[in-house]
Amino acid sequence: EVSITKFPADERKIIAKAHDKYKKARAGIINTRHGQIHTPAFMPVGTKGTVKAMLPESVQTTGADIILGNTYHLMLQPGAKRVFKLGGLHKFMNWSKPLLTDSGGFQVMSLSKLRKITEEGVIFNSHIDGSKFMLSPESSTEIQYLLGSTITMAFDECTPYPSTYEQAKSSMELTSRWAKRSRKAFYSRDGYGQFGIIQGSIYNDLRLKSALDLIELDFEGYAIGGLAVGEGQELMFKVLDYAPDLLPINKPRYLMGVGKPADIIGAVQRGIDMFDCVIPTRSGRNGQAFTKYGVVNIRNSKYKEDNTPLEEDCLCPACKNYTKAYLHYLVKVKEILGAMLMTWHNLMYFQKLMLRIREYIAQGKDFDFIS
Ligand SMILES: Nc1ccc2nc(N)nc(O)c2c1
Ligand SMILES: [Zn+2]
Repeated sequence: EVSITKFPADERKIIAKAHDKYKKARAGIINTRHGQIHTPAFMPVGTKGTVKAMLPESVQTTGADIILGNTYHLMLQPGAKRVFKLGGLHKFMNWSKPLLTDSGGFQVMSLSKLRKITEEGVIFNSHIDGSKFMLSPESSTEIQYLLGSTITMAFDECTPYPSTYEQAKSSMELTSRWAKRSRKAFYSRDGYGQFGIIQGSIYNDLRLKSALDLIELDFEGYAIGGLAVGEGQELMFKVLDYAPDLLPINKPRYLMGVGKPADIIGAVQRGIDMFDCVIPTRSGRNGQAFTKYGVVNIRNSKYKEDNTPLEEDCLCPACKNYTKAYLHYLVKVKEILGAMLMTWHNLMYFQKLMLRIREYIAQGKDFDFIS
């Protein structure tokens, strides 16, 4: 029995696994100001204040406890001050459960055009109209406060892959200095939390130093950054074979940007509690459905007269009321309903996967299933 500080009355139960391969897997509950998060948890991505092609109440029916928003996008449009004036992101998007916002550094590096990294922060030109912005540990933390995020992410630098040891070392040290400034800028309130993000690329001594620097700052949770950046599953798992153990056992561990079902299962087995990934939503809009029979590319002509559902026992509207033939047609003619139904099914599929993982852990059963 351990409790997570700052998340009130946390009932997190670390259930060690009998089977040594799973001894690091744990199921728990994070209590926040906006409700409970059952872990291991998958967070659908709602980058611009909406999970694309979904109503928030539909996202809720899939079983999601928490969704992710992005500081970078929301600061550009509609602007954090405006969202604050309009009552905060929860009210703005009509989502009353927990919201986690990424801190923006990663998105700047992947989206904005000209940008300059200084000790102060990142200066960049908006990818929308080229206007000049600056993101720093202080401004990112303030923006996430204005948005009303339940879980605020520290402002970090996502170390690219591959990086030399020296590059990874100086990047990690910058992230540690920025984490300190992020922590200082955080307005601490009961039921809200701020997560530090460890870097260090694939170098275990750098990962250790990053963890030690951030543990000193006593964050409410910790994310492992700098993975799912092209290193591949084998190298990712190699880092995950030791990195989660560097983090406090009684606090949530969040693996950013991951991933496919097999990645999630392998990461849970190595002690990860929280995930976010655009795969179910983005691939759904592109006509890929995750099913227990494997990934179905619905645009394939073999489905044009297939009068059966994606999965006969799935409770999502796509499976309950429609056939693969109809989904094939909708996606081919680019009807909006096609994106909606495929997204809804994939989000339901990912949440069912997490539910099964949580149940198997709670029952002390192995969960090697690739669902
Ligand atoms: N793969 C990812 C995805 C999102 C990230 N966000 C931040 N802030 N930092 C990282 O290292 C990330 C890595
Ligand atoms: Zn379905």
